[in-house]
Amino acid sequence: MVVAVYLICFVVISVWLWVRSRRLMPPVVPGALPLIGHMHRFLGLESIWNTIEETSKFSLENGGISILKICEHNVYMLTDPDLSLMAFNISLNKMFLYHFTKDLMGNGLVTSDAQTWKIHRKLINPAFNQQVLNSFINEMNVQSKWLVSELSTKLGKSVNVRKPLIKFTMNITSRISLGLNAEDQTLIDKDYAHAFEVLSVIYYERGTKPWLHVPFIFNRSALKRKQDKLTETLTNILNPVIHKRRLEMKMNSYNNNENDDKFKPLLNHLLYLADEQNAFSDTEIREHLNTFVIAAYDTSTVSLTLLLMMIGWHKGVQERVYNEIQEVLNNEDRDFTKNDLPKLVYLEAVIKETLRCYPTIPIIGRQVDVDMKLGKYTIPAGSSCGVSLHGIHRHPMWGPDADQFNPDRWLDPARLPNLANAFVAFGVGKRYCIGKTYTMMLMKIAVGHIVRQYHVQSDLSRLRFQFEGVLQPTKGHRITFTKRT
Ligand code: HEM
Repeated sequence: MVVAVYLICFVVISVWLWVRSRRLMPPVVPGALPLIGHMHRFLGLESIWNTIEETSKFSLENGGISILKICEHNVYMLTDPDLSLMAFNISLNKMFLYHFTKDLMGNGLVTSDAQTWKIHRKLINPAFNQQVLNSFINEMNVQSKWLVSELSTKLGKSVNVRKPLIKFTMNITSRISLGLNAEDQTLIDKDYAHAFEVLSVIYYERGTKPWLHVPFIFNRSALKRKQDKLTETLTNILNPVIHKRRLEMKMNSYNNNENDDKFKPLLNHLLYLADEQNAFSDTEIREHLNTFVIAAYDTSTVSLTLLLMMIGWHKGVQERVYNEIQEVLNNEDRDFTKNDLPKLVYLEAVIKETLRCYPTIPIIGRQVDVDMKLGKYTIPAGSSCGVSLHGIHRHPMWGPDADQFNPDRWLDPARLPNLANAFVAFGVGKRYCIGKTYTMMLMKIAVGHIVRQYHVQSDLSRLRFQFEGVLQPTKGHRITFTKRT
């Protein structure tokens, strides 16, 4: 009798604990299969993007948190802005998928572990202060005018702008990171840009093929051999550049005053820290430089494409952008200066609204190192945590027109959510984008030069995407430029 009572109590308590643990788990996104979880929904580039969109929607409808299963591994997907900020300020280590780029980016800011990141970010922050960024404005004007002249060969035709935009962002990124000159252009156009383009494809391919996640298999694959060769190509390009610059800087006694207006590429800043403060090894300098390029060129290319798509479709918006530019420049045919940029208030609203509707990096991830209490749930150590930036930008806090493109919302504080972390196109929490201000300046200058010269026309209704780490337009992103009279 006593045994029977014990048994009943044991069963009742076990069932209660099981039900309780189930109840305290966030809901699992529908469609998970035994063993593989949601992996079957990651086959094919377009279906990954569809899965991200559906997961974001599901998470928004279920209190801002849900579970996506990569095989047996739980990824907690967040779309609540406060929970996201809390989670990403606690978990500073990146999710395992980022580690696939470690061979190239090592201790660079995107992939470094939390400890190293804290030290390096503090050291590198001054290289992105406003004074330094202002010294890049001349180069931004030069490269934007190159882009305008490149587009002049395609007037009246419906063009895929990816090729000229990639060249534009690669030129400007290599100029500001390495300080390469016009005579190095062939090197940038051919080997340097090509290596980054192909490496990005390799990382993505590995990420989407679960068997290649296993180091034993990947390290023996043709893909790994290709990756090693391209990484070596980049090392062979960078080493002589670093060596030459070090000699030049030694001759000038490492003048690294951030408070003068002289153009100083990021490499100079890194070399100063390496040689005068013993902060970085040469390998780490290369890793930081590679990181800036990887983090900058595709994000900027896609953002500019989408910005042109938006103003090409919304003609009224384009004319307001044009009028604002003409007013700020006093109708003069001149370059943009540091004083002009803060006055381009409407253009800034258009850029932000484009990034809100289409955050170029729609999803980011962290590794959970300690049990983390998020609202009513506890996220266990050892799992992963993702934030859907796309989801946060569709949150009801943006109002009933959250799905609409409406730059005017940025001009009226009363129409914006009352939360600092509502707009997250540049990331969430401490590890937000270091290139945020730089890229906003670049987009203003590039689009400013284009809109002054050309009418832009696009067809947004045909726009389609796939997910390649960034949100990549695949269809309907052709744009027509015609000369303004
Ligand atoms: C429109 C363009 C851009 C967008 C939308 C963008 C977006 C982002 C996002 C969402 C993150 C956070 C990633 C994460 O949490 O895992 C990030 C990080 C980062 N971005 Fe950007 N980015 C852009 C342009 C740039 C540019 C131009 C640079 C370099 C000059 C850059 C350098 C970086 C770096 C180094 C990080 C890592 C920061 C850290 O962990 O300390 N980004 N970016």
